[in-house]
Amino acid sequence: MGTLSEAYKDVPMRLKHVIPLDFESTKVVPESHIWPETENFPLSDHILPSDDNEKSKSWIPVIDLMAPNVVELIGHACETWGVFQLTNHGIPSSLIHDVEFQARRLFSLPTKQKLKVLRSAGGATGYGAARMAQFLTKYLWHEGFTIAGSPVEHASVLWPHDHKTFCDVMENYQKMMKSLAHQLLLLMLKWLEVSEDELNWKLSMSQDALQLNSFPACPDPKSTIGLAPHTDSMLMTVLHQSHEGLQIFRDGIGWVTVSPIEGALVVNLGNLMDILSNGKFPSIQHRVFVNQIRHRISVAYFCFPPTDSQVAPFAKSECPIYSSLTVKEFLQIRAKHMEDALSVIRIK
Ligand SMILES: C=C1C[C@]23C[C@H]1CC[C@H]2[C@@]12CCC[C@@](C)(C(=O)O1)[C@H]2[C@@H]3C(=O)O
Ligand SMILES: O=C(O)CCC(=O)C(=O)O
Ligand SMILES: [Fe+2]
Repeated sequence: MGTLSEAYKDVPMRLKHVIPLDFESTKVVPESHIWPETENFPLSDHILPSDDNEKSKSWIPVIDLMAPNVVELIGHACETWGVFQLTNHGIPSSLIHDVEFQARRLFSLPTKQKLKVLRSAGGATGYGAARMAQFLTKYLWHEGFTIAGSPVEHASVLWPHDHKTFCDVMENYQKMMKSLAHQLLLLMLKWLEVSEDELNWKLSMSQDALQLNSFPACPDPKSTIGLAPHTDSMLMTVLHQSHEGLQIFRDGIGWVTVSPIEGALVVNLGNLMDILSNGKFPSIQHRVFVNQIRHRISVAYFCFPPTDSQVAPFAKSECPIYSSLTVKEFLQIRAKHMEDALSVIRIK
């Protein structure tokens, strides 16, 4: 069965793009991390949390997974927003707390230690900068740790005598997230009036990856960015954010802050769902800003079909706007074209 590592090994990054800044010893934002205001995301157009907190909270849909009309609520949010906050999702808050705690524990290790599990240039898992970093002219105020399957290999290098807690927490979280992601996918399919049989892979075969994101407190947050504007490539992302920082782009409005709601998870759609739904559920552009005081952590769960399976707009799409290809082919197109990947496979 196709895995993430198989998909990425043919499209290696340059190692200098994998190694994050040594944030621990950085007191001033270096030139390499200063983003010009005129780049494609002028920081001045932030809808700042301070003046827009309440407003942005009420804009982005908040959905109770147990609501009787949940199919309609999710379907509508996916069509019009591509993102929503989910409450009553059944993931215990103690588990979310433990995952965040273990992520902080990992990122607090000395740089030297973290570099022992540096993601290799053609690798999918381990410590390093985001894959998108290779497309940017400036660097990101961010470091990540990617897990696909068991994290034991890397965790036992980080904590030779004490990796069990980390592994147990991450594996437990992955298991619970998988079942939540299946529920959400089924609800989305229902709204699209597509049966599970129409997928040429079984939901139970779906793959996943867990991305621990760290955004250290920054001496000059306005001059840099945590994650530059991007869409996610997979079907769907389920995210826990420890503090404010995530923003989504809304046509006609601009960047809207997704204010964390205690106990809620953020769900956003990715490129593969855009393809399957024939553009009905568009993937949403988002970015992350950093702050001066807090070390922000986020945990993103990504799910996707086995990388050797075929994805194409559902059969009932009268006029398919995307051509059919394997997940692996799509990820490799993304690795070359990043945000233009969907337009590359668009049928003219
Ligand atoms: C499972 C995934 C999803 C990845 C690649 C791989 C592991 C890391 C994920 C991210 C996380 C940060 C943004 C992004 C754009 C990035 O650069 O790395 C994501 C990317 C994608 O959605 O393509
Ligand atoms: O940190 C966040 O809020 C978002 C992270 C993100 O966009 C990602 O991991 O793809
Ligand atoms: Fe993202």
